[in-house]
Amino acid sequence: MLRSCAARLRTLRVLRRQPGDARLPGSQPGSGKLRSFSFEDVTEKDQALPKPSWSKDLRLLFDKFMKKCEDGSWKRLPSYKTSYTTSTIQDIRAFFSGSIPLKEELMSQARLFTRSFEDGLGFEYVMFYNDDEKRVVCICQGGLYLQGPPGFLHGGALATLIDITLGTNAMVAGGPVMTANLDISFKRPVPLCSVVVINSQLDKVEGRKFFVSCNVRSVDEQTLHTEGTGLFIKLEPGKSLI
Ligand SMILES: CCCCC/C=C\C/C=C\C/C=C/C/C=C\CCCC(=O)SCCNC(=O)CCNC(=O)[C@H](O)C(C)(C)COP(=O)(O)OP(=O)(O)OC[C@H]1O[C@@H](n2cnc3c(N)ncnc32)[C@H](O)[C@@H]1OP(=O)(O)O
Repeated sequence: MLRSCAARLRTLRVLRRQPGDARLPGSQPGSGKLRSFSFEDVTEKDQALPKPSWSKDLRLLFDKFMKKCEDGSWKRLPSYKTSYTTSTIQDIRAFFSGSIPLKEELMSQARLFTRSFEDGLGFEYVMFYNDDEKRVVCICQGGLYLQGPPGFLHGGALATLIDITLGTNAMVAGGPVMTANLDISFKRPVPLCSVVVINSQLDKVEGRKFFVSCNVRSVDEQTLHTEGTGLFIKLEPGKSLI
């Protein structure tokens, strides 16, 4: 989760970064006491870019959303497998007031779950964010290692994709969050290796509570596969998780 958390923060940093600004959102006034660290700390390859393992549908959708990015209304969110410098891990530990149970040497080996498969066999996805509309769209393709029912995507894999999409929506709006509740209605199974679109919307913010909903549709929009809602709680800097 922490890998996911910090990777999302890096995504946020890229999203909100102004020229000459190398501070984390978490280091902004009121959101924590993280020191700034440089953009150059991020040395990994951005995973949210076309790969040979992508299907034609995923490429076409990617191109369509990249066009929407041209006028600045939408932004592509970069995504990493994550590997952190020691100082970054220290910042994360400080944010959680030392409550991360994993030892230092294991922390540096941990990987973001959704980016841990070989190209094309697991989760292939890209998210796009529209600030005005408070929407995050995730275009995704679930590979052969994500099978549930024969020939179909595992429901837990789809729930994961929904979680990270809704979580990203809450996080770009409010900073570091954790999933408190997910409610998912599976309506039609998703064929393995097919491409679906997760369309999410920030519905309401009440204090630290971020309510987000989504639907999951086929590329041609004809099939409504799934609907989901989530509650995400903004984390308080310095508050222990355990
Ligand atoms: C380089 C430096 C980087 C620094 C990085 C720093 C931080 C990064 C951290 C996070 C970034 C995260 C990004 C990831 C984004 C998405 C998540 C990815 C998916 C996951 O994989 S994530 C793992 C699964 N997730 C859990 O493992 C959560 C277990 N849980 C908890 O850790 C706590 O539960 C927590 C933290 C959620 C809240 O705890 P808390 O102590 O902060 O807040 P509290 O309990 O006071 O609740 C406040 C108000 O929310 C209401 N509320 C709470 N829970 C509710 C529920 N379930 N239903 C309805 N209402 C609920 C209360 O009723 C109250 O409401 P009210 O204020 O009205 O009374």
